[in-house]
Amino acid sequence: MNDTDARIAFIGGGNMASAIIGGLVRQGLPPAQVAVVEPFAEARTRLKQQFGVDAQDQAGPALADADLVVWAVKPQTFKEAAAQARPHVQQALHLSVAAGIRSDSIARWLGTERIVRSMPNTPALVGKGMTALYARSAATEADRQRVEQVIATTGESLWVEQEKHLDAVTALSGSGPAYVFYFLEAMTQAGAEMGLAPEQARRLAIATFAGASELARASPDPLHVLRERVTSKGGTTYAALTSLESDSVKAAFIRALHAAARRADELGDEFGR
Ligand SMILES: NC(=O)C1=CN([C@@H]2O[C@H](COP(=O)(O)OP(=O)(O)OC[C@H]3O[C@@H](n4cnc5c(N)ncnc54)[C@H](OP(=O)(O)O)[C@@H]3O)[C@@H](O)[C@H]2O)C=CC1
Ligand SMILES: O=C(O)[C@@H]1CCC=N1
Repeated sequence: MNDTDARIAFIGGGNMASAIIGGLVRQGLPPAQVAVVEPFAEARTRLKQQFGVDAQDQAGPALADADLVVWAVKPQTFKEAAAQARPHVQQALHLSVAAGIRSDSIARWLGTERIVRSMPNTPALVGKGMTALYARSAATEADRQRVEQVIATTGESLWVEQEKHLDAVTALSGSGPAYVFYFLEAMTQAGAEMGLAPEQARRLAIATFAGASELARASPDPLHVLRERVTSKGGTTYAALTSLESDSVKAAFIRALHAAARRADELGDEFGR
């Protein structure tokens, strides 16, 4: 990504901003073309050390020539951050990564309609992110392409046509890496309890998740068919899946995702006013 005149500003320089900045810089965007507003001094130092990017402690004129502003603050602080930055970002296209905060709120806070909302996830840090995008109707085709170009540096993306679907995406792929780590923790712990060295158990668990995910991606078959191919009659997998079913794990897991989506909706109500 060598766009000579493309300048991007990030409001918030934490985990998600770092993942996107990392992708952009790795793909060749000069760090001098990235501006960051980040009040936390340690985070500013990290951005400089990791990516060579200069961050300011507050919004100011340095943001004025950004054509794209990425909002990577917590939902709870978005409104306050928007009030601080608004005078300096009037000409830009805006991309939010905040969970729950609706584009109606962002449009009201910033006084512009050129807004794309997104829900990325932390595998973006290693170029394996999955991001869902939603464009407000005033965003042009060129705006959509600009956002796609930036997000492509972090992994894959898809567009959703209804904004409310971003809450489902948040529950599924936004929070999703945490569920995977949770299962990896359980598998690693079980392996260690059965006598494997913790490092061996960790490696086996991670390789299994990565391998099964790649197999699912490559295969045209439904997921349940892939599962059935592992499940020999009267065998070990059957014993494990029967135990999971008797503990209602799948139903509990589905309930958990509904809870996450409800929380995204609540965040929009609570912090979008
Ligand atoms: N982490 C994840 O997996 C994902 C997060 N998201 C969304 O990304 C957003 C950011 O999350 P994440 O990166 O994890 O959070 P972080 O806390 O890591 O980053 C947010 C940063 O914004 C800073 N900040 C606070 N107030 C302001 C302000 N007024 N102006 C500029 N910066 C400010 C915070 O500083 P300080 O700490 O000093 O307050 C903090 O460093 C959230 O809205 C979240 O919903 C979306 C998808 C996945
Ligand atoms: O937990 C959260 O609220 C954020 C949004 C998706 C992942 N992390």
